[in-house]
Amino acid sequence: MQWSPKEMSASRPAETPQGCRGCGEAIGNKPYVQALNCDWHPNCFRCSVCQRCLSNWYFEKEGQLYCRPDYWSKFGSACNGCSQLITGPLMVAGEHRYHPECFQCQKCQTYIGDGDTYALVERSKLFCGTCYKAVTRPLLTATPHRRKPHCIQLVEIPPTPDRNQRGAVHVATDQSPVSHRYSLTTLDRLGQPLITITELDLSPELESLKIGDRILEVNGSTIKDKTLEEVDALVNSRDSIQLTIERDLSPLRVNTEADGRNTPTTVTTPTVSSSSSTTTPSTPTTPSSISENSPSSEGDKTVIINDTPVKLRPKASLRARGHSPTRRRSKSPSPCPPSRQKSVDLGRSASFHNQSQDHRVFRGTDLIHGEVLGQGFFGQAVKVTHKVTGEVMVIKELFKFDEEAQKSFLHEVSVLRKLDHPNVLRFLGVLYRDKKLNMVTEYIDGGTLSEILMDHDTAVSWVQRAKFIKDISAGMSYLHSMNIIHRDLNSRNCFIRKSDQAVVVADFGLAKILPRNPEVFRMQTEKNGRSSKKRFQRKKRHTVVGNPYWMAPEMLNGKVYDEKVDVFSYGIIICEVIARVSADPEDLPRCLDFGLNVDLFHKKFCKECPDPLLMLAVHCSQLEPDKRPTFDNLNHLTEALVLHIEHGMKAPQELQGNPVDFYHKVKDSLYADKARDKSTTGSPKRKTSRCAIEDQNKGSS
Ligand SMILES: Nc1ncnc2c1ncn2[C@@H]1O[C@H](COP(=O)(O)OP(=O)(O)OP(=O)(O)O)[C@@H](O)[C@H]1O
Repeated sequence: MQWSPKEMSASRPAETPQGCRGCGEAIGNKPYVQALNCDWHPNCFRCSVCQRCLSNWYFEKEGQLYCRPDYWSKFGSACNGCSQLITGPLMVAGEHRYHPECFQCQKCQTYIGDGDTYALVERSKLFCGTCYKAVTRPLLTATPHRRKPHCIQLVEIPPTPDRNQRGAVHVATDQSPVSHRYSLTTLDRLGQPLITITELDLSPELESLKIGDRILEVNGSTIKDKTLEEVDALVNSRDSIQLTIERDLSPLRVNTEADGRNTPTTVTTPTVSSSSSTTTPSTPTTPSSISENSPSSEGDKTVIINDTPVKLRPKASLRARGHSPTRRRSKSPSPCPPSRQKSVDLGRSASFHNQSQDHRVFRGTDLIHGEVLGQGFFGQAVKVTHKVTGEVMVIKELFKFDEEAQKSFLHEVSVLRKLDHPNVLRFLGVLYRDKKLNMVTEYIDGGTLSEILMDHDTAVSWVQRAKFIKDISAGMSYLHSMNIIHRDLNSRNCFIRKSDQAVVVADFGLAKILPRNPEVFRMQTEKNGRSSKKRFQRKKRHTVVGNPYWMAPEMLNGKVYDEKVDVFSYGIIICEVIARVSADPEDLPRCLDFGLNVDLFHKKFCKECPDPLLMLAVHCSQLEPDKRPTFDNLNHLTEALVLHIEHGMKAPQELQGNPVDFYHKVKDSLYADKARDKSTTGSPKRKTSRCAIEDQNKGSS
């Protein structure tokens, strides 16, 4: 999978004669897009599913282009815990997928790691082995008539030299031929065949299976795309088998078993609905939630993900196409002797890798700890080396475990795992240790931008400085394209990669994920009878967070704000890059309105600074958020700026002129606007009162 920026070129070089990959026609002299090693007419650069034109970013898989919703609906899967899409490592409990950080016991809150025992009760209540045994089972024994929960279990059957010695597992579906020894059961409510165990020639190794158990997976692979015969061959092979089974312990099941007949055995726990288990209706007030709409076509389901309607197909197709997970545990035969191969009443979790992103679940024993790189508010960053691969990485571990720390940490994991861009810190996976979750990221070896700038013994050329700010803009433009506001962008959260001096934006603990599509969001709120007006606004009164040195004036003043707060912080970073001073207002001159004091800054620090660079800082640090450029725009400006400083090419129009004059012009017009607003406030009131008097007069006459 590749989530890549679209590269636009203005004109085509004469020596590349191939036509448009989409329509096959010549590109001609028009602007074109370069992607997947081909050229495209911008109009032909479309999602292979919905055929909509792709704008700045696109997904690519096996030579096909996708927009984000279609990519996710085709290859994604939703977490059974938080209902968000899973794009990184996932924990699998039978049919259900979880983010590792959502795979948590609902009673003791410990994270359930790879291979730990768990019980998934009624498809949603997740317990660790200890809590399940301690609480749920005594309760059930005490009230025998109470409905027993349905459970997903992993049953391991050891290898045997002779399959007859082991006994046989007989399976059946609704679709098996009558002549076959297997009899019919039923289809589940999504039309998938249910393959259940209908007969067992009991041998000690098979004790852990029960008639009526529904087979979900064999050796970690879903059986949904397999025929009955294939499943039969697999479960009765001589090799070691791991069966993920779903067991319904309700009286209905017990009767079926007692009768010995093959009565249809659907799982009928009260929580089962006709919806796919990937969709969990949730309140529309949560912006980043999945909520369910009515099915749009047979088998397809439209859900709102991050406020974007996304079609989710039944899980069978999701799994068959999207996930071909490699089951780590099934690769090696179980070390337990065969005689002890009984299923515990609990499942064992297994972690999987989503193929689309190279995220992993690490074990503590995989990694050698190195130096502590630094400490943040809630935790510390430690350099680690992978024992086998030698990769150097960073573990971010919490040392505070209060609710706020946990929340902030999980938030950072959930943001980071969505991201994949060369100028954004790469999330590599998670590590379980002592029932705690740690985040593993790439290690960036060149220190922070702040450290480089403050090291006055090392010269940093203007070209290099322009490249620094270009990289930050690329990372931030990607972040904003993902509807994420960083809110803590500063030179200490920008790391430098030694090899190419590239800047990587990091630290997403304070990032804010915005609703993806305000229009959909509005529709959602209207449907639920709430006022849509407030929600439709892009700017919102979010929490005031971040470091005040880089904080935008609107946030400092407690006003509504949007993603342009990041552009202001970026403007301050540009000033740090120009002046090589700290962002402390003692060093970097600021005005009382929290804006940049351009006069003083220019006088003190800009003797050698190219004017367009200062102009960029002035543009970004404007008091009026709407006047600040977007990061998309900044991407183009900074690219042109590098060319200007490095090769003397003409600076872009917006960056030409005298920055100090421009600053005064902007400021004057802002204050003039404010004065005009002040003088006009009150007029609506006067109008209202005059109207009221007129109405009164009308009434009296
Ligand atoms: N991936 C990384 N590569 C290299 N150095 C890192 C990495 N992550 C963190 N560091 C170093 O470790 C320090 C501490 O990082 P950490 O993320 O724990 O806290 P912070 O970002 O400084 O503070 P906070 O999280 O409270 O905002 C950083 O300032 C940085 O110097």
